[in-house]
Amino acid sequence: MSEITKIPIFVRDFSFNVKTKKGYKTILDHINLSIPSGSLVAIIGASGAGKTTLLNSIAGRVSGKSEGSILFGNEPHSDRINKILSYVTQQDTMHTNLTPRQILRFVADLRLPKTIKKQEKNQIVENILKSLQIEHCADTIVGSPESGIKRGISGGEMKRVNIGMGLVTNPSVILVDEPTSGLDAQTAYLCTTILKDLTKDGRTIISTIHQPRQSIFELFDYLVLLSHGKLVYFGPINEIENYFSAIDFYPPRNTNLADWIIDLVSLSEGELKKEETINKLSKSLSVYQKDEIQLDIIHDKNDDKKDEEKDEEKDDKNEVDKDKKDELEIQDIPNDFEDVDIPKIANPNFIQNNSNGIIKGEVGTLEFIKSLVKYYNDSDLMKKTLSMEIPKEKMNLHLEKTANSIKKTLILTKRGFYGLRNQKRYVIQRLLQPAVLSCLVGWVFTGISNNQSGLMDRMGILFFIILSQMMMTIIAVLFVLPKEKAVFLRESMDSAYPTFSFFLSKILTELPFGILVPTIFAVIISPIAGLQTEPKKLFTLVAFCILSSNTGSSFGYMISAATRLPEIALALAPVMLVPMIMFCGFMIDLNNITKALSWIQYIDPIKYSYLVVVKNEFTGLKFTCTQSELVQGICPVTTGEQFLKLKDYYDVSFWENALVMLAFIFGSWILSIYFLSKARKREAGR
Ligand SMILES: Nc1ncnc2c1ncn2[C@@H]1O[C@H](COP(=O)(O)OP(=O)(O)OP(=O)(O)O)[C@@H](O)[C@H]1O
Repeated sequence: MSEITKIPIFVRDFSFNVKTKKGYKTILDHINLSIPSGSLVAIIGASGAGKTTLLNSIAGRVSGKSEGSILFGNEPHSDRINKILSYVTQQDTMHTNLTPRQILRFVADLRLPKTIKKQEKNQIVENILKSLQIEHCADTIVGSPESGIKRGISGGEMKRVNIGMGLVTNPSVILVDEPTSGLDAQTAYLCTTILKDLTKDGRTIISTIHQPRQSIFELFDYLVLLSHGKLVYFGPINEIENYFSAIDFYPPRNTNLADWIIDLVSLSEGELKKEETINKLSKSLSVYQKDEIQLDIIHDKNDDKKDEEKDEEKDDKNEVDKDKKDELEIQDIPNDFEDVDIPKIANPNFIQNNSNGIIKGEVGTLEFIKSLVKYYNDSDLMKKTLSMEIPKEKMNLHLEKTANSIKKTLILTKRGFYGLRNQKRYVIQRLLQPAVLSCLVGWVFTGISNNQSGLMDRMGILFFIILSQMMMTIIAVLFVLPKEKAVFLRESMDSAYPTFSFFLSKILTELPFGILVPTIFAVIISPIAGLQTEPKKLFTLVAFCILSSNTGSSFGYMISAATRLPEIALALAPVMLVPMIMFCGFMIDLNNITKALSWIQYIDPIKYSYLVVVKNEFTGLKFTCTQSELVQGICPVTTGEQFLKLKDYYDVSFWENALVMLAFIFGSWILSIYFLSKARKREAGR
């Protein structure tokens, strides 16, 4: 493997805004960081401070309005940078039906340069397993009880596999979102030690972290402390105490330093309530929105720089605001505005001497936080940050080509089959399902008669056969694809493979089911129910069952790809299926459908399969009548052909309908790829 390229990261005057109904909201406000290569950096702050947004901004995974710059060495984020950067998400998104060793080996096959030999790739994986201390569970299936896969490895081990997936490419920069969330203290410490070790050969690692223990906090080199999107501190961890003691804040003995500073820069409950009420007030009094009353003081951008000028202006403005507030009282002022209670600070952690008068306001108030931000902006730490020189020369990133798209499709297909091999029970269930269902249904229809009532019975069973093929696969896909889609989105953020490789591999992995399930169903049900079983008839029935089954799975893919939530996908499936059932020709005669809705039958795949299997079954059959079925002494239908002509199905063509079914399948594949690409772009924030 090539050596690590040491990459420092520079964030310069970076602001990030998102569009909301009320206009742009500032999430990050003029952030400046200079992170030397080989450092482990913690981003901390209260909930909503902007930690994840900052991490995502560095990863180039945000969509919104940004100003300023984020540089890796001297380059902004690009596909080239993405190849040496790894993002470890908070969710442990991986194939839970594989073992850690299999997961890492497939990542290696997909993402490592094609010049690296198989043996060397395996060795890289073994080294990662060893360094992450997960060798003991390397061959245990990860597991996911909620997906019906028996629980395998523990949460902490899963977290390490997640980190390991990000390490395979030997990245120079690793961004980690909450690596310790949900872990016990010991495992959290172990995970952070692993990250610390990874910085030793020059990697730069930036991690958001939630309430770290003191021992974990001390492992970090630098701290980024955020409060309401503003930078309150960026500097070495070991200078924090000195920094705050200079403004008369001392952490009490035996206090967790991280908790203490987060509390220090958080708004008190009263302030939060005030903010909430002010928002309510401004909303209900839209009459003043045009006047741009500065009620939203949190996101007032310019205050820090122009504090002095503002003091004068403030008096004037207060007058204006007072007038306006007086007017507001005539309007519908929320009752609770006057009840807002801003508690006095009674937290013994923040006994505020403040003798030098630098910091204004009481802890927990906006004034206090603004004052801290201003103090930091004027500090030596900030000067040091800004003085760190951005390298002039372009970095040599040792980028080598990975396997081509076809090879990647095959690797992904192989991964799919490994997953199935690890889930034997699931495979057996899927193959048993058509066998059991066909026996049961066949049994209900056993001994279908050849008299006039047998005509409708035959129509009924043929309708059920086609419908069940579509439904079985739609449902199977809707359960499986969302989980795989999550892995796809994660891997595509890492540019691991193109969208069509993923999709094609899914089709190939599902194909054996798409052939076996309908074949088992048709072959078992035909003799039991008394349908025609000559080879040609059976072949036609099997062929259209296969086409229906694959149309079902293609629709399932399309719905899953187009929707963000599996629940929505599951709710959409019946919405699609019901019109298909209605207009296929079984429920209502196709000639009797009202004109305005008649067009639906032409986009109904069930119809195209159903008509062919009806023609296939009825051709060559002779029908009789019981005494009660005779009409004026005549038996109305005596041959299958007569019935087909009566129904207008006689001219139905096997090949034409097969081609239409194939068009449905390919059409939904194309749409699925389109929707997946869109989801991928959305995820990338582009
Ligand atoms: N796309 C968006 N639209 C509107 N508001 C957003 C958007 N993204 C983030 N925010 C808001 O920006 C703020 C910062 O969000 P972010 O997720 O970065 O916070 P965080 O510090 O990571 O919080 P937590 O610790 O709770 O995960 C929050 O108030 C959040 O609601």
